[in-house]
Amino acid sequence: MPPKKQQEVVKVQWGRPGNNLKTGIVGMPNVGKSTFFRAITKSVLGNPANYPYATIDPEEAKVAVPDERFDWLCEAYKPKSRVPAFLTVFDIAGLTKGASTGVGLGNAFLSHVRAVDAIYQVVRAFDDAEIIHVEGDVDPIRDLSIIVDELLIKDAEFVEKHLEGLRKITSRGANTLEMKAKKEEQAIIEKVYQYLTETKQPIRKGDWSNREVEIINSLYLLTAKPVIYLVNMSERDFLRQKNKYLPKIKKWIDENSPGDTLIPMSVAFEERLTNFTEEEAIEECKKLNTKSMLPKIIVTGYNALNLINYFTCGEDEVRSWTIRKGTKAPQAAGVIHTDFEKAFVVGEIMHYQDLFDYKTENACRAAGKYLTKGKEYVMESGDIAHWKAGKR
Ligand SMILES: Nc1ncnc2c1ncn2[C@@H]1O[C@H](COP(=O)(O)OP(=O)(O)OP(=O)(O)O)[C@@H](O)[C@H]1O
Ligand SMILES: [Mg+2]
Repeated sequence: MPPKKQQEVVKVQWGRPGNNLKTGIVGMPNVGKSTFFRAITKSVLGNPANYPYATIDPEEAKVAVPDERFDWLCEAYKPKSRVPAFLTVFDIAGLTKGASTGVGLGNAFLSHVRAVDAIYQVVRAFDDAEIIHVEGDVDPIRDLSIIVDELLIKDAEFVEKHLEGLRKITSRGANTLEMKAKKEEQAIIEKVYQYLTETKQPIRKGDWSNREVEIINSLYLLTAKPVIYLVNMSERDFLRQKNKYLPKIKKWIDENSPGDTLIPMSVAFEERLTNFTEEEAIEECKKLNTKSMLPKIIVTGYNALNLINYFTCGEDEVRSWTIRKGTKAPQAAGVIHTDFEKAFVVGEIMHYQDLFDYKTENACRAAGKYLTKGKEYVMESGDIAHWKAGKR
């Protein structure tokens, strides 16, 4: 007998990001968060960040996500308007030990973390007696533990409250369908609570079924959010690519947050670069044989969420749209307008590589690379789409 074809199980993903992604900068007080925020939201090397409306308010700004394909498409179409993919970065106040119980800026801060899709965690790895550390000395491992503990305590507390509410409902006993669903939810959340309080690991590191991930997503837990660790070292350490804390930090992440990305960088260096014009900054990097880490940090923040882009291109506008991996054509069209999804007919699709190779739409057409795709088409990263919708 031929072997049974294995059915592919599509995993439900963490979180629920849409086209408007938000990352929050989290860390102990005075570790370089705001300086990093100012550097990343200003003009960034290789990143067309110089556009209006970048700053939403003093603590929140949109940054363009660098993408060579987008740049190439803009060159090819020469559109009147260019809209890259954006990442909204949010500068969050410092988190101290005891924040979960209201110490420092406490609970307000935690609700800011709840609102983001992913976390940039700035870890202080520079020695500088001038810059006060709230805990008295520089110790990145202690800082990493404090932050994850605070987030875990807050998650457990939140889940416990939610459980209390559920228990009240399910104890009423009626045997309706709705009650059955509530009981199922309760069973999953009991398991979540146990995991948080017993393993004391971020919720996203557990082994959860699709149904469980769906329920967990509905809770917006802090430890469900992917973390990108930004190890903030002195400019000198960054340039010589050596830092005494780095190996320990790597080890801590491997043990406590396996699979999460660590990016060594220097906030001080990035800040210094922002004082130059773009040409001067390139020159400075060349001279020092280094480069700004900001483009990589933006792209990594974006990729941590399992997202891809597709493009709409024309004389008027070249625009990048954000969708999750595995999104089908109608839902991808729905990101632009819900009517496109509801009245979806077909999508005319070119793969980026084909357009790049054949140079023009007409050449793509002639080569049979201008494809008509239906409702079941799964979007590929870089697709150029033209949607056709019917009347509703
Ligand atoms: N790599 C570095 N080397 C030396 N100094 C640094 C470095 N990174 C940041 N600093 C300095 O640390 C100080 C604190 O930075 P910043 O205000 O950005 O911290 P913060 O994390 O936003 O603090 P808070 O939690 O209070 O908002 C600033 O004086 C900044 O210049
Ligand atoms: Mg700050």
